[in-house]
Amino acid sequence: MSTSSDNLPGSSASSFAELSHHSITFIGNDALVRPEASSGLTWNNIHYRVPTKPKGFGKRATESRTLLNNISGAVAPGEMVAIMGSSGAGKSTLLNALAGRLQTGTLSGQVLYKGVKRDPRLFKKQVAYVEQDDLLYPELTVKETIQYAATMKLPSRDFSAESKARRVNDVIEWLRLTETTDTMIGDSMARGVSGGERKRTAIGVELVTDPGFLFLDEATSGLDSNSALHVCEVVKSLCRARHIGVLMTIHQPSAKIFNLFDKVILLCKGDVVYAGPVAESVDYFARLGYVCAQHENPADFFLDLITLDHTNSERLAKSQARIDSLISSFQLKANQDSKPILTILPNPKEKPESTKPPLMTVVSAGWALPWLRELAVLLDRTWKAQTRSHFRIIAMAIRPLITGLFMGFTFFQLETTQSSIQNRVGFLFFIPIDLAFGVVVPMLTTFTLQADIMTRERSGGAYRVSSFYLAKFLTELPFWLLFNAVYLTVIYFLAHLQYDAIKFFTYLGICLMHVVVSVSLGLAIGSVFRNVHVSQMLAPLFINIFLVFSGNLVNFDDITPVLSWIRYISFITYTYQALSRNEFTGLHFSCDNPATESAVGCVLTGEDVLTKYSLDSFSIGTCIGLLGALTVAFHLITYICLRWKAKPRYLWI
Ligand SMILES: Nc1ncnc2c1ncn2[C@@H]1O[C@H](COP(=O)(O)OP(=O)(O)OP(=O)(O)O)[C@@H](O)[C@H]1O
Repeated sequence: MSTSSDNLPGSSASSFAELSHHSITFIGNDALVRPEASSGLTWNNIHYRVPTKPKGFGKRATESRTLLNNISGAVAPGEMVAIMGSSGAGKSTLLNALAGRLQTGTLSGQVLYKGVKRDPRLFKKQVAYVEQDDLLYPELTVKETIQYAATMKLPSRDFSAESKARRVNDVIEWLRLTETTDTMIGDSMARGVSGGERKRTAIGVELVTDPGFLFLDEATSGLDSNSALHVCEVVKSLCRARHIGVLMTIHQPSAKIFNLFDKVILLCKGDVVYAGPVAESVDYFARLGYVCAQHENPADFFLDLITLDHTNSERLAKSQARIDSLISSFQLKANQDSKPILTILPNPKEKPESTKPPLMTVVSAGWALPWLRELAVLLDRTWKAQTRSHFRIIAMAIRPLITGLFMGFTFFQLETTQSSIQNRVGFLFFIPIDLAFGVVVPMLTTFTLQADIMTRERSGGAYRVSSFYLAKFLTELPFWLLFNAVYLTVIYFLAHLQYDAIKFFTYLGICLMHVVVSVSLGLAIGSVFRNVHVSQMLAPLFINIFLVFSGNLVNFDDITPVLSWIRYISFITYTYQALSRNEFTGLHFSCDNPATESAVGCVLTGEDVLTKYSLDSFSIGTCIGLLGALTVAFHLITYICLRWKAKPRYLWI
């Protein structure tokens, strides 16, 4: 149940003051440990195995590799816990196992949130997961990015527009982003916010729902030491002030960052080497005979201890023996401790967190907005992103301009002689090919990024696939239609196709329908492959196949039946035939030498041209109908793939 608390003092300036206060109450030792591990996240005997790669082609995997070996622990609200270990230790695997984001392999054990088994649909709304790659719209500002997240994630039935706006301001203040609210996120083309600000914005997107728990995967990777420290300090402040449990994987933190954590889980090849308070970690290892020098960064010291030394076989064996003994020592300690590994008694001096004013949080598993409202918000966001992408718009405009001039002057003022027939056919064949390549390939760049953002947003239950998809389609279309309509008009008159209003508008209609199919094909290819490089490499292959089966390069009757069906899904065929029908019907051609007018081989009418080139199988109406049917088919493929890939089956315990 939600509680209405729009004006609670935990919001806006007061919450910032609280945060500032907390940000200076940094790590003491056990002073920061919360008693309520059971109200946070607890896990017992997490065991995860994946099948190993089969030896030999076509053989099934019969062996498996253990990536997590019976790991137990807990993170209480208001605690910040680090998962550390060398590369491949299993940090991300453990984080994903606890966040419910593993897809393959066998996972066993128990994970409880607030003391009970998690409901997958509710859990993803109760917690936040910040991925390593900050997938954000580069064209939006920091404030807009967080604003859209709030609009889409906070249910309109519980949150008024004002309370959503207040929440956005709160989050911006929590994350100390007030100075950069109106700065674009940016990308490699257009410089935007700094790496640290970008990461904090990515965290802000997840924090708008005021989640009870925060998972962070490599939150500091790629950041310089100052930005990394700032990000961790901000997260620490939030963790305290909002009483959020934080579990974070981290690579080689500086000593300052390391000391921000309440507890640390040190992993080596899926085994725990140490899990407990940061403040006790140095003493723990010292008791085992591994003394960290006073000025050495304990994080570096521990990582050296738990990393295999591959310099030579002797050192490898020695380091392996050391790690094995550290794992055994910790298991012994864990077995001796009757309490759960990470749960530590409360410090009575600590002010109880329950006095913190709660914000209204999202607790229902349903959609936050009705479908139409969701579509309107996504249309607005995608439209902003499209129209602000200046380089892209310029490129979208330049391509048809250059091709138009090139085409127009190559096929300049076509005549009605015999030799012009070939030129006219070539011209009409080139149009659908050029439109297909010109639309499908470039649109994959933005689509694959936006589809990845959709997957991230949907993993938090933000919106439906259908509204994302429709918004993308409807915002892509106007650009392609507009620029290509200009180009198609210019080449029509430069090439001197039939000067007849009906013929011109029919030509334009057919071509624009072809643009619609091409956009739909681009979406389908992008959603099947989802990777920008793979889809941009394969898109020309598909278009080329459609091109070969379009009827101009190979005689349909000679195609093997195994492949001949492809011609029915070749949209180039239908556009080419419809354009040819439209243009050639009613045209008369002269023989180059009037004396040979009756000679064999001299084609006198456009209808004869259609017959000669086998372009008379379908009427214009049929071609347009078939283009419409292919559009629907491509949309279906897109929708199914997006839905299927955006809703992966996660392992759940
Ligand atoms: N689905 C999988 N199938 C096979 N092996 C996997 C799978 N997922 C992870 N691994 C392997 O498990 C080990 C741990 O991976 P994980 O990503 O958790 O490491 P990590 O500690 O986060 O490393 P890094 O810091 O380099 O990201 C690695 O050796 C990785 O190759």
